Amino acid sequence: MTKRARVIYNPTSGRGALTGDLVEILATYEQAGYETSAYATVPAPDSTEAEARRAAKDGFDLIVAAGGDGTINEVVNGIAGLRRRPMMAIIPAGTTNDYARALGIPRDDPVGAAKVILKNKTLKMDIGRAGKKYFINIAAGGLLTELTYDVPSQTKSLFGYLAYIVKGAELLPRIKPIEMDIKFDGGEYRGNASMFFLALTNSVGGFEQIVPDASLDDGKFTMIIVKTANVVEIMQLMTKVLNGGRHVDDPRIIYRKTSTVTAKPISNRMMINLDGEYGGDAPMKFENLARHIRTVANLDEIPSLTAEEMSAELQEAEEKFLAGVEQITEDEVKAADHPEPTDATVNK
Ligand SMILES: Nc1ncnc2c1ncn2[C@@H]1O[C@H](COP(=O)(O)OP(=O)(O)OP(=O)(O)O)[C@@H](O)[C@H]1O
Repeated sequence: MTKRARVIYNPTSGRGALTGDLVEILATYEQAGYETSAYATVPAPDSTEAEARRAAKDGFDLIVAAGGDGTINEVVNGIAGLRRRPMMAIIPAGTTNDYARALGIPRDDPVGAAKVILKNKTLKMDIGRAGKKYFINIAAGGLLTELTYDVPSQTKSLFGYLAYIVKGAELLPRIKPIEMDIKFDGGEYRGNASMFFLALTNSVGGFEQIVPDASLDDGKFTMIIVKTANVVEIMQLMTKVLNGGRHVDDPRIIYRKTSTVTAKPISNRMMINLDGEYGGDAPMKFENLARHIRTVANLDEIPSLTAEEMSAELQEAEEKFLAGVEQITEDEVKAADHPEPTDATVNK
């Protein structure tokens, strides 16, 4: 029987970049042996997720998530809970495209990204589960992450968070730590922390040194708990990160590989951020679903940096970071001062 592919694309991602390439994208999957059809996403909440689930249940062999990281996250949420999960491919068209970057997929060439299917290489990717939701790149909690819900999407990446904190720190001197209890494989941290995050890929906010040794299919999260809430210290940690990931040994953070995590606030409320969006309140349990979804990957291009590339990467990251700080306006910082999440922000 002929294999079938469903291209689920967001016609608004990347200023509509995908629509013009659609004919060529469909032809590429036909060339790879798939009878191919397309579905344009709509803004209704959960509709992308519903279409991915429907297509999977209908027996489609391949689901192509074409859009920003938000669209990819929604497609994963549609299929991750099913027993029979189709293969997935990614065509990036967003602003950060962290996931595509981690998979070595071209980020500024939708047709080139589709053509990766012709190489016939796949990777079984780890997926994170947080309560009833799934995430593909990062889960985070703590006051620093809460600052981001009302800010523009380019500041939602981890890089954005950090730029935001620094900018925010000029205006909001009171970034308070939360007392939290974090249980992980073989250990527990109970105490004050400004933020924790669990990374599945090594591409967080377009910067690969934050979690230098994350692997896509080892069944483990890279967990970082930032204990300090002191902005000067966070800046120092940032500098260490920018100098090649030496923060791993810093006493102000805990850095572990773990397959499960339970995060609980002791006193305050703790909102959880999943792939850059509000994902519910802690207490929350996080599980790494090892090698859960077979994904088309550009295995030859999966980033593994030489010293020279790393140095260029660091420079680019630093520029991006500084530009991020400059772009954020005072109003944005004020608007995001401890926001209450609403349906509008949740589904943004
Ligand atoms: N047809 C549509 N018109 C308007 N918005 C849409 C449409 N389809 C999906 N959306 C919305 O687009 C958002 C997902 O955007 P996505 O992540 O794909 O792209 P992006 O925002 O350009 O990328 P990035 O998150 O990297 O900036 C969802 O909030 C979804 O509701």
